[in-house]
Amino acid sequence: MNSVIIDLDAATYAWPGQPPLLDIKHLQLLAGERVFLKGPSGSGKTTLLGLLGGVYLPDQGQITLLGKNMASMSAAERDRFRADHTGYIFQMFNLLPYLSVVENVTLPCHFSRVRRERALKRHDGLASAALHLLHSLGLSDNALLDRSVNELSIGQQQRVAAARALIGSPELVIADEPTSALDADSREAFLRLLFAECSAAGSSLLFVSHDASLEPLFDRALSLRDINLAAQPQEVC
Ligand SMILES: Nc1ncnc2c1ncn2[C@@H]1O[C@H](COP(=O)(O)OP(=O)(O)OP(=O)(O)O)[C@@H](O)[C@H]1O
Repeated sequence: MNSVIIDLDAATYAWPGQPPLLDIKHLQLLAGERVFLKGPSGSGKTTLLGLLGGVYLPDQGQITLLGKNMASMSAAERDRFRADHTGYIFQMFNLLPYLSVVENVTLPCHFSRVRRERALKRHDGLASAALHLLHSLGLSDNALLDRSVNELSIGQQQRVAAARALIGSPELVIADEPTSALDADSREAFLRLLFAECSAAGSSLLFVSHDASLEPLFDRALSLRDINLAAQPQEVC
């Protein structure tokens, strides 16, 4: 049986001074699963990703990541746990312009000993681990690698962001609409590379997107509107 990566049990969340945003009875993500999370704009997808990754704590209920109750850890312990076990791909990528491509990719290994050691188990150095991932994700032009990330196209930046999320094989990769700036063919091509690298790293993938055409590529889809008892009926896609 697959082990459970995320287990959410009767969790609720409201931003301060706002009405309840999330009220979810049950949600699980299993090891190796690739799950598509969809929902209207403003329905709380990014907030849910923050809860599942331990950035925020639920007001009620419990969220367990890799068997650890997020509420049992201090904020600093949660930060460390997140750095060790989760990789993020953000919508705007959040790459650091003053670092090279390779330095951006190796960044998580400077915050997490666990990920540094895992990367070094398979490669001679962190730069070689980064290059391997970049090549596998389709960024094979070595001339690009010394450039500032600002000089890369959106599609190239996306690959750098994916390599950064995957380095050191975190158990969970969370992607928040990382394909929205790409055309349909590029989105699907990127997803296929991302899936292959998640499989190679043994990472589960939780992927948020508005693009319903991507849904069939995943093992399973979750509709936030269907699982969230606090969903507002007037939300629009
Ligand atoms: N840091 C915050 N402080 C206060 N309210 C917030 C914060 N972040 C999000 N919200 C509110 O929570 C609600 C849900 O936002 P969230 O970003 O989670 O939705 P989403 O489904 O990811 O939206 P989108 O698809 O447009 O990115 C919105 O009403 C938003 O204003």
